[in-house]
Amino acid sequence: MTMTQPLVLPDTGRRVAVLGAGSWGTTFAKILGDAGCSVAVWARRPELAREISQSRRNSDYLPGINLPRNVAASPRLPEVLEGAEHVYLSVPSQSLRENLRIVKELIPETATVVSLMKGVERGTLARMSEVILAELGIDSDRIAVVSGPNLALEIAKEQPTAAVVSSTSLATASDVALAASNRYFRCFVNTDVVGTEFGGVLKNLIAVAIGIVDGVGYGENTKASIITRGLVEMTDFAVAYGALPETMSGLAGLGDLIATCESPLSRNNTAGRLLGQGYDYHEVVAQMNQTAEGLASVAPVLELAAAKGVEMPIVMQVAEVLAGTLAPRDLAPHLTTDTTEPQGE
Ligand SMILES: NC(=O)C1=CN([C@@H]2O[C@H](COP(=O)(O)OP(=O)(O)OC[C@H]3O[C@@H](n4cnc5c(N)ncnc54)[C@H](OP(=O)(O)O)[C@@H]3O)[C@@H](O)[C@H]2O)C=CC1
Ligand SMILES: O=C(CO)COP(=O)(O)O
Repeated sequence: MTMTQPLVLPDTGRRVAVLGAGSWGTTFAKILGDAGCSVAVWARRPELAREISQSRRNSDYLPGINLPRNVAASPRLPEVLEGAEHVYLSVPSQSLRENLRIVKELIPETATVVSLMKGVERGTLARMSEVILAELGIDSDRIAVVSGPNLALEIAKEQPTAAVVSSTSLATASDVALAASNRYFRCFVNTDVVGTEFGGVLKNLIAVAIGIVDGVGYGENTKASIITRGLVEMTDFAVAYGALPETMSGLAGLGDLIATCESPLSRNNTAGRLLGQGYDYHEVVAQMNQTAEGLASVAPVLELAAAKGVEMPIVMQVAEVLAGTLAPRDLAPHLTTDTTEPQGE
C-alpha cells in the first residue's frame, strides 16, 4: 500500500484551501493557483489527492488538464485548512451541511468562507450561504459566493471567462475577486448575495428543461422560448426573495443561463436530454457520474416559489417530467400555466 505524502506547497502567495476535488473544485484551484495563490485542495479519495499532488492532474474530472505547481492536494483536512485565508467550498450542495460539521473546528478564525456551489438544500430550503452561516455561526461579512457562466472544462482550458463574487461586505467580495482573478478569469463584485446565488440555482432548472426538449428533438424556437420565459421565471422568483433584477440580467443570471442551456458540457442540460430521450429519473441518476444540482433543487425551489406566490410553469413541468407525470414531448408548448387567457409577456 502506498502512503499518502504530506502536503507540500511552495510558499509563493496567500494560502487558500479548496474543499472538493471534482470538476469545479479542481478548476477553481487552478484559477487561484494561476492568480498566484498557494492552493491546498481537499480530495476525499487518497489516490486522487496523490495524482493531483504528484502528476498535477485530475484525470477523473479534468482529463488532459495540467495544474500549476502551486496546487497540491491531501485527503487530510487539518493540513489542507491550516493557515488558509480563504476556504472555497465545492462539494455537492446536499452534502454541504454534513461536511461543514466536520470542518467547523478546523477553519481558521479569520478565514473568509466562499461558496462555489449552485444548489438549495432540500428540507430547509436554504441557500448555500445560509447553510454556511447557520453551521459556522460566523459574521455574514466573512461569507462570499461565486457564480456566473463558468463551465469548468472551458475555464480549465484557460478560455477567457467572467464571474461574479458577491458578499454582504464589498471589501470581502473585492478581496476574493482579487485572489481569484487571473489572465483568463475575471471576477466582478456585487453585494446582491440572494440574486447571485439564486441565479446559479435557477438556471440549472431551465437548463434541465432545455435538455428535455433537445432530447425530444425540438429545435431552436422551442429552446429560445424556454430560455426567454425561463429568465422571466428566474427574475420573478429571485426578486420576490429580495434580489435585484439587474443581477438576473447579468453574469450570474442571463450569462449563466446562456452558457448552461447552450453547452453539452452542462451536466444539468445532459440530465435533461436523457429525460427527453425517454430515460426515467432513476435511470438518469444512475447514468450521471457528476453532480447535476438541478435535479435536487427542483422541489425546494417550487416550495420557495409557492411560499411567495410566484408562478414557475417551466420549473413545474420539469418537476412533472422528473416525476413521470408529464411526457417530455408535452413540456414545450405549455409555457404558461393558464392557456385559456392570453398573457402579457
Ligand atoms: N462543474 C462546473 O462546471 C461547475 C460547478 N459548479 C458547482 O460546484 C459544485 C460542485 O460541483 P462539481 O465540482 O462540478 O461536481 P463534481 O461531481 O465534479 O465533483 C463533486 C466533488 O464532491 C465530492 N463529493 C461528492 N459527494 C460528497 C460528499 N457527500 N461529501 C464530500 N464530498 C463529496 C466528490 O468526491 P469524489 O470524486 O470522491 O466522489 C468530488 O470531489 C456544484 O454545486 C456545482 O453546481 C459551479 C460552477 C461550475
Ligand atoms: O454552473 C455551471 C456553469 O456555469 C455548470 O453547469 P452544470 O452543473 O450543469 O454542468
